[in-house]
Amino acid sequence: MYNKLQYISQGNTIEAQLYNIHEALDNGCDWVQMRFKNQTTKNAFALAEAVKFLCEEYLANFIINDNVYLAQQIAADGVHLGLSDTKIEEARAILGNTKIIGGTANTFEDISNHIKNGCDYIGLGPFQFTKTKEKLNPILGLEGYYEIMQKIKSNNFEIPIYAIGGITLENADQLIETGIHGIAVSGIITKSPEKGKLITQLNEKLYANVII
Ligand SMILES: Cc1ncc(COP(=O)(O)OP(=O)(O)O)c(N)n1
Ligand SMILES: Cc1ncsc1CCOP(=O)(O)O
Ligand SMILES: [Mg+2]
Repeated sequence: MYNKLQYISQGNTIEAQLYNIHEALDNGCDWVQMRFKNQTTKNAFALAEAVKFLCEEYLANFIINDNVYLAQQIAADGVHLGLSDTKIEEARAILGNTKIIGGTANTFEDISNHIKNGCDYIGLGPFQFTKTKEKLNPILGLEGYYEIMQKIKSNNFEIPIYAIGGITLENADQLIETGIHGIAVSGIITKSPEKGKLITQLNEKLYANVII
């Protein structure tokens, strides 16, 4: 089972990214997506290498946003690809069957296509407005999640769905009730002054109904 809480990194410099990722790991995150936009190949590689080392130390999963070749080059655990990024089939051909490939979805049709193309998990959103990402897809809101989760159930689709976009400790419960597998968050963890407490509370909510 994939971990239920994915931290998406923030920071405009290698140092800021490393600080934020280290803090997230130190406070209990066990899945990191390195999201470092508009960078030189050299910078992205340098950060990825350092994050891989950190994630190994903390026994955390490490995936890379957008860049399949970087994920391959540093042997990351996988990649997250959006609707305008490298196609899932192409990424699978490059990375092979053992790596995690996540895909963004905004509609049920996106999810259906991703499943056909061999995606491992879905980042479904955005739930609500967020400053973390520019050019957001249409906002789904709680109703959008219920509608899409219902279609997933009636089609017997089995793929972990992660809610994303503007998720907080306060709205996480409502989202979990829609039947999602987990959440992918950036801002709340990056900005929290009490990261350990927040991550514990998020995990308590996410794993409340899991029987070990
Ligand atoms: C878990 C997860 N879900 C969705 C996204 C968004 O990916 P994308 O649409 O490619 O946007 P960018 O993150 O690349 O700006 C994600 N990163 N992670
Ligand atoms: C990468 C991404 N894709 C859709 S919303 C989003 C940003 C999520 O960040 P936050 O948790 O700060 O809203
Ligand atoms: Mg992308």
